[in-house]
Amino acid sequence: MFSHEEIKKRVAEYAADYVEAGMTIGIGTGSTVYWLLQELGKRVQQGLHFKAVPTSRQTQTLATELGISLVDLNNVDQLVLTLDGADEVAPGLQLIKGGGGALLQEKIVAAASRQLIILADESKMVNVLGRFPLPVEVIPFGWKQVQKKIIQQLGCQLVELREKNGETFVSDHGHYILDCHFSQITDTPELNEAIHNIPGVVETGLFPNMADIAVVGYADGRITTTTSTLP
Ligand SMILES: O=C[C@H](O)[C@H](O)[C@H](O)COP(=O)(O)O
Repeated sequence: MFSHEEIKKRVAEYAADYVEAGMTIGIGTGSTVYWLLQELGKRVQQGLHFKAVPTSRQTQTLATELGISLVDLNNVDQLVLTLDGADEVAPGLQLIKGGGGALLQEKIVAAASRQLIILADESKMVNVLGRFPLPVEVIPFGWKQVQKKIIQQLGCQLVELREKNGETFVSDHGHYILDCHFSQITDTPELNEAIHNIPGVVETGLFPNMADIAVVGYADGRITTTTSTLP
């Protein structure tokens, strides 16, 4: 049986095969993407040439250290694909992302990509989204108003301001994150839109109908690929 970390590494090595010479791709954020960057760094050393748009400062720093060529999204028309992790993957490849706080840049990069390929281990696969609290990125000014509206208007049980090391977590773009405990999210596009309608919300960690492929690793060594059923 493979450990949690070994599964992530194996999924990343498998998914690295999607990256071909000459491509310009998006690279996500997180502990699964860490292994992807390690693998892509090795392939760069072996002569693979490609360019990447990072989805966070963390990915930008690590990719640079590993010799991966980075490019500004403003100098790219469209990305061939983006490889990223997720916190939850539900049927139809509906996603919750943002556990690491990178949801805003991740969503911009995903939206600029022809394909979004998600790397996950089996623990991320759920029947219904919501066990993982939904991250919502907000403007710091008046954030408690947004918190109140998510509870009162959208029926969320608990909305917590994210903290890190005892201090309020601040995203790469200077925003706060509200972790929203909805318990069950069955209407992903509708909830995404309803949250967006609250003034002060910058982005949500719901990725409705955005993922095309999920590469999923299991403790017994299997790796499966699931495609979205959407056209
Ligand atoms: O903000 C973080 C991202 O959305 C990550 O892709 C997500 O949290 C999954 O990360 P990990 O691979 O570390 O579980």
